[in-house]
Amino acid sequence: MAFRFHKMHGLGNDFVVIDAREGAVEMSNARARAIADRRTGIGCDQLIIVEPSEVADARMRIFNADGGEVEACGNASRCVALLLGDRSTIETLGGTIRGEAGQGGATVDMGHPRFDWDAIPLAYPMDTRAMPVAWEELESPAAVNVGNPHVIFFVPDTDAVDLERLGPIIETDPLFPERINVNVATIVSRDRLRLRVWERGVGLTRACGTGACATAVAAIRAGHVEGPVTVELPGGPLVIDWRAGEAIRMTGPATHVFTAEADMDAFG
Ligand SMILES: N[C@@H](CCC[C@H](N)C(=O)O)C(=O)O
Repeated sequence: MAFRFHKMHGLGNDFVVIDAREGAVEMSNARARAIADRRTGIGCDQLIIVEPSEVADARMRIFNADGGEVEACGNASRCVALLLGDRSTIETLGGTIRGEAGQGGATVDMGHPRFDWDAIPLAYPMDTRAMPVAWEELESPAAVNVGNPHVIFFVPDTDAVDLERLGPIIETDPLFPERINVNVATIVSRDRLRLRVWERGVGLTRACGTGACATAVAAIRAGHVEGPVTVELPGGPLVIDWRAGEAIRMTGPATHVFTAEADMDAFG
C-alpha cells in the first residue's frame, strides 16, 4: 500500500510525518523502526502520525527511531502546528497542547511541567530540584516531566561532556523505570542557556524541543535564569517562557523539506 509522507524538521531534529486524517495507516513498533532506519528506510529521528481526534483538531502519535511510541515531542509539535495552520489543538499521549502557526515556525503551549518524583517517573522518592545521584562528573541533576521524562545536568561546558558515552548509561539506569532523556546545559546569562541532548530511543540529536522546555523550566525553578529564555542547541535556538503555575510556551522554526510517496509493504 502506497502512503504519502512529509519530510520535516525542527532545527535539524528530523521527522517523517504521515497525515493519516483521511486514510488510516497501520503502525507497529517494528514498522516504525524500519521507516526511521537511515541505512535501509526513509530515515528520521522520529516518525509522526497525524490522526483524527475526538478531543482536539488532530491527534499526534510519536515513535522514536528505536520504534518505541512516546508521549511528547516539542520539535514535531511545531511541525504539526505548521501543517494544521493558524491555531490548533493537538492531542498527544502527554496531554493536549495548543499550536499557533507563524512564518516558518510555530509557538506551542506545551502544558504544565510536573516535578513529583513519581510523575517523572523515578524508581523511588527524592527531591527533583537536585537529586542526590551522580554518574562520573555529572551530578545532582534536576528532573522534570514535560509530557515526557527529562533529567537535566547543569555543567560548566556542555561540549566537554562525553554525552555519547554517558547518555545511554543514564538513559537506561534503573532509577528511571521508563528510561529518560538526558540534557546537559550551561548557563550563559540570565536569559540564555546552551544545551545538548541525548534523546531516549534515538541518541544525540541536533535539537530537542521538550529538552529545551524541561531545561529552561529547571533553570527558572532553580533561580539560575528568568523567562523568556533562549536555549541554544546544536541546530539553533528556541525561546522558552514559563512562570510557576503556568503552561510552558515554546517558539521556534519548523521546516517542510519535501513530500513523497513510499510503499508501506517495504517496511514489514
Ligand atoms: N525530539 C523530541 C523528543 C522526542 C521524544 C523523546 N526522544 C522521548 O523519548 O521522550 C523533541 O523535540 O522534544
